[in-house]
Amino acid sequence: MTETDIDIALFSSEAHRLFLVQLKAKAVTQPGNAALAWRIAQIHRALGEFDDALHYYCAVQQAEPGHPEASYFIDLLSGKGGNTPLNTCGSLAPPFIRFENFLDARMQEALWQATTEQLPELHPSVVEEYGVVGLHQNTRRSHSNRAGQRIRDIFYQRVAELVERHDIIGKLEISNLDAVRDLQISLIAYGDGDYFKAHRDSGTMPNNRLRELSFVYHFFREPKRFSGGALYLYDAGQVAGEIAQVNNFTCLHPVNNSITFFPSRALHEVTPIECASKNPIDGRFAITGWALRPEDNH
Ligand SMILES: O=C(O)CCC(=O)C(=O)O
Ligand SMILES: [Fe+2]
Repeated sequence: MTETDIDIALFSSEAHRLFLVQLKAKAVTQPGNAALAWRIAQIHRALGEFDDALHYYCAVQQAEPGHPEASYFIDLLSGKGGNTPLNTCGSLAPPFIRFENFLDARMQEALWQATTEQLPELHPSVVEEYGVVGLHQNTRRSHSNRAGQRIRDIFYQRVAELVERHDIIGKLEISNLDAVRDLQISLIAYGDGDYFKAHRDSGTMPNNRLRELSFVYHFFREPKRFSGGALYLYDAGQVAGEIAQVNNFTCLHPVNNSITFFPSRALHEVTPIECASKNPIDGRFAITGWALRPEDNH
């Protein structure tokens, strides 16, 4: 492998590791090399290692003060969303904002009760593919349903308040939305072998065409009894003003009781889950929600 193969290799974490060793060995002898630090930072971001990624994005900024994308990623990975505006920094990595410890202990308990009660009502998840909503299990495998009233009661107000308090719509640069008014919410259970391949939450169907802001709340029993299930947020490339191939992504490992917001149009994926236990309650759970823009706003 050579360094120039990096874009191809980015999709395998083993290749990521190999490159990291090589690049870091080189970086020791070239501490002021911004391009090198940039590559290392990008790989750490794709491995979900945000502290390491931040360290190297800061090195980029030090070597090249005013580097717009480095500032963007420093804001992004330190939890501030994209304080550096996307449209001026030129990055096509989708912004996101994650909060840990979203629900207090009492609410988490209430959520587990509501989830356990709703488990028998979950069915194999459907998804839109080329304008057809159905069971497309090459794309999506999990069990899900619209969240019942008890789950809605736990999330609706808390999410709306959080979005307002932290100006999440502004930070994610969602222009067609001013507040959370209309929220679709669903419950998803991922067991062994489940996944959700790259997709966007907004589309052309009646149920998804108005989606602007997505959130995912991750929860699972501790100690964690599964592996995998990372949420990848893909960067988009651009060629002549058109969206082009992706070449990197931000990896968000699932954190129990965390909530992550991102624009619904962002391409994202849930990597396969491995879970030895056959008990569905031992898997990876998500509450996902979508804030809809008003009907007349395009
Ligand atoms: O489970 C997740 O982390 C994300 C789920 C998702 O992307 C969706 O339901 O659209
Ligand atoms: Fe999604």
